[in-house]
Amino acid sequence: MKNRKAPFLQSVMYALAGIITFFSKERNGQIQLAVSVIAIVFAWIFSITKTEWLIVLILCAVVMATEMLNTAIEKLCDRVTTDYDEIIKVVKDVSAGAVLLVSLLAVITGLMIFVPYLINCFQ
Ligand SMILES: Nc1ncnc2c1ncn2[C@@H]1O[C@H](COP(=O)(O)OP(=O)(O)OP(=O)(O)O)[C@@H](O)[C@H]1O
Repeated sequence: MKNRKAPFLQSVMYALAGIITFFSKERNGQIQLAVSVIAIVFAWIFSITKTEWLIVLILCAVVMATEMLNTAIEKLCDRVTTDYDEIIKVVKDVSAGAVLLVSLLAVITGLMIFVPYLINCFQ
């Protein structure tokens, strides 16, 4: 088998190409990027604390990274077969479940951080 090991910088370029492909071609990626940008704008407007910034940024990255992995897994599954397959169903469902789990965590945490600032705004 041909050795395809890339040097470190080359590997970083491949990874960057993956990020660009995800955000330019995948609708879910574009939606999550837009939601993350909105969260960051609100975080800046409300001058949230350093700890809250860390939580917001980590959750944005975790949600997007999980969706990227889910997209990669879906594409690989579709390359294996597009016919109905019980294992493919489990793989895709578990992968989508991971996205749902971190997304729910992000929504709940986001509400816990931003709602008090919003309430303060209207008082
Ligand atoms: N080849 C297959 N065999 C069995 N079940 C499948 C197969 N392809 C898809 N499914 C089922 O359909 C669901 C949706 O699959 P799909 O690939 O359309 O993902 P999606 O979450 O809708 O993707 P997208 O990111 O495009 O919105 C899967 O979670 C799985 O339950």
